[in-house]
Amino acid sequence: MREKMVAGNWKMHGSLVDNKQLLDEVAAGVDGLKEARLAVCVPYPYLSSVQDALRSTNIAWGAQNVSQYEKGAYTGEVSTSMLKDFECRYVIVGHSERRTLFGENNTIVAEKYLAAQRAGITPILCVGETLEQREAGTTERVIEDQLTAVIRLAGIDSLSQAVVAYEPIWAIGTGKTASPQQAQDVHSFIRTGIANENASIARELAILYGGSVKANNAPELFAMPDIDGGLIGGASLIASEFIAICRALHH
Ligand SMILES: O=C[C@H](O)COP(=O)(O)O
Repeated sequence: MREKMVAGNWKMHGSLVDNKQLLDEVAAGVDGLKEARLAVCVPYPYLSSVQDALRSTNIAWGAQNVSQYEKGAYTGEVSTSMLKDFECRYVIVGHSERRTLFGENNTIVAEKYLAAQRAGITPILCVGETLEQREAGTTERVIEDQLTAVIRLAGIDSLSQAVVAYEPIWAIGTGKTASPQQAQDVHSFIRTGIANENASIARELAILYGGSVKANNAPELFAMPDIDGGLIGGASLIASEFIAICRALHH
């Protein structure tokens, strides 16, 4: 049975003091929720302290990006083996902010995805369209291209060790959530496309929705048949919101 999941993406937020308070509250609030995967993806400098804070909880941790290179003269980059040193279970790859602000194209994202998997870290692969692409009717093609780049490089079987997150760019940080049906339509498109190549992998794959998920809209989004949880930005920084979103998986 495919496992549901809620992952927080802190983006470039946090401080040692704030993180500790947030994680103490969240860990207490989700204690005992065992049926789903819970995680937070944090800025690199906080990995060590987050590891200490979460080690004996039911919340896993990870990073928001990783280098496609193993080691060498790559100033400013962080490798998969460095993430392994801090026991990261997950890494986000291909977030739209990385794609648009930092020039990561489908090829680079696919390389990062493969590098993560080779290191035994589960990639959370983000896909999604811009508003212009949606209005031009190219949503499905954009997402297909994003997925195909990964499948070509890493193989369809790689998706058994991955999580996909559908994040319509127009819904990220805007307060404008995709309607449950809009999100479900894309999730179903993704699952069906993968099922055409491998039905059992498609059945088991967790596909998360991301884009202005809050405590008040999470239950109806998570109730859709192909939405297996969420990748949460802003609301993952507010303990009560994030706890409620995690709990919404269980209804
Ligand atoms: O990775 C998370 C997404 O970008 C969603 O962010 P948001 O919940 O702040 O809209």
